[in-house]
Amino acid sequence: MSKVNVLIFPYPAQGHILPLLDLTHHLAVRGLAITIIITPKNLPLLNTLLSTHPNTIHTLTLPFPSHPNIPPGAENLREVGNTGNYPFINALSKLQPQIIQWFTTHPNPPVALISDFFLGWTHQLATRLGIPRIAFYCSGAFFTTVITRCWQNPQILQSSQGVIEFPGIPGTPSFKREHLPSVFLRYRESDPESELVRESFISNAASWGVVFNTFRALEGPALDHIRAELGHPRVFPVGPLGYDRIDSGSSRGSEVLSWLDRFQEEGSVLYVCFGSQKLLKKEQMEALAFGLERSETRFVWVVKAPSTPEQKKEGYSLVPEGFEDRVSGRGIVVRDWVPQVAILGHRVVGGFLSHCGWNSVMEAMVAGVAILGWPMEADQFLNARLLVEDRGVAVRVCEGADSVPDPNELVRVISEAMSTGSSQRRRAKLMREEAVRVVCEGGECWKEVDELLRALLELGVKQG
Ligand SMILES: O=c1ccn([C@@H]2O[C@H](COP(=O)(O)OP(=O)(O)O[C@H]3O[C@H](CO)[C@@H](O)[C@H](O)[C@H]3O)[C@@H](O)[C@H]2O)c(=O)[nH]1
Repeated sequence: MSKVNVLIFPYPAQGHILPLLDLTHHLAVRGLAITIIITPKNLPLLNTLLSTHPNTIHTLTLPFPSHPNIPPGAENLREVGNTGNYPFINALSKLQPQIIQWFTTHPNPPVALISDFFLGWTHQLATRLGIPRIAFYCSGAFFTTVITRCWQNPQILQSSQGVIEFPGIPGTPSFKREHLPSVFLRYRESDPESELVRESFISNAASWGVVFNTFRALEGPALDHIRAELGHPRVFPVGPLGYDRIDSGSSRGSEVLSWLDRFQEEGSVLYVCFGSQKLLKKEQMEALAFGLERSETRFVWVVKAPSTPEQKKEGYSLVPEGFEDRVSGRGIVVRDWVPQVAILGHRVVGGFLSHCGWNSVMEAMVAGVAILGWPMEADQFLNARLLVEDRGVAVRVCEGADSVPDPNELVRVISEAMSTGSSQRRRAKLMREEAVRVVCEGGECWKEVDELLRALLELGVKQG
């Protein structure tokens, strides 16, 4: 008898692909056959996964559809930044005919489609294929409750005076207009590309099931709210994902780990990284360098290389001259992709200066490090509210993609948050205990993946 086959469709941005591949690995380990839809330039991201599961995971590699606002050759959001989301979502929706063609001629077609929540249009695709679609949320449940409300009622932007309230959502949160998810703020009524994006996000709620990279101890109320709103029990919080990532990163990364090995004092190093795609402007780099230097804390600072000539010209990612020499021995700047999960898990790392991207948040929770948050865009302001106000595991150091932190204030916050008795470090350690319980063998996230597997196998029996 053929194995039950499931189709997986990740959204081509690092922060989206990585956790969905983590989940794919967990499903493959449990014996599912899997086909991943991917475009050629993103294929190398699957190398480790494909070599780990050579007989169970296959790919459906399709050319990236051209789009007037996507530079030729760009296939990953990292190459264009978050403004590329609308063109990417629209361009990828053009893949439907090829997917249908592949599916209808497959000897053992998939019994379900698991796709990223940025690909909500795949709900209609799955309906045409006659299979259920499961939406994969690589962002948090609290964020999802807010963005769902935004898409259902985009008029909130017109009617509000700068601060927008969300009654009925646990905690009755309110946010400044500019702190709402940037993908929503870019919406323009009647613009065809915007309308496709809106319908796509709205379709997520109609999907057969939803999977979240989160866990109850962190987001119980938001998960309960979502379950009640959806009106069915197929809500699977399989997070925190990433703790056992099978791709350990580059060799330069292991140099960082060796550098960390030189220190003894537990929790004394601050790790600084703003996710996979965010670059800092010259003035922001200067303020941050000042803060790191004067706080006298140990640190690892990951600096992403500028991807366009304009960014280079404008001094993006430029580390101030002489800085590296002055901090030598207690801080390093790394200009490469690093194994973040391993770094956060190193015993000498105690703090994480982060943009509050959701994967970074999940990884920090498992590592038990305090977050020094600088939310910039997307879901990050909402994530920061959850972490700072609701959970107390983080402190804000700055807010906004264009803001320049006050250098002296930065020195104060870094020194305070990194001190041994800081409340953020204490609470982060408590959250770690919860997170570790969830991820250890037999813990809640194992049970949730098992539940998801059971649901998929049942679909296989029904359709088989
Ligand atoms: O050198 C690096 C840099 C990053 N990472 C990993 O890359 C991921 C980054 O993800 P995240 O922290 O979520 O940041 P972004 O890449 O910015 O993610 C985008 O996608 C996320 C999920 O939707 C959103 O929460 C963010 O706001 C959005 O910017 C994490 O797993 C990191 O461990 C590395 O392993 N090495």
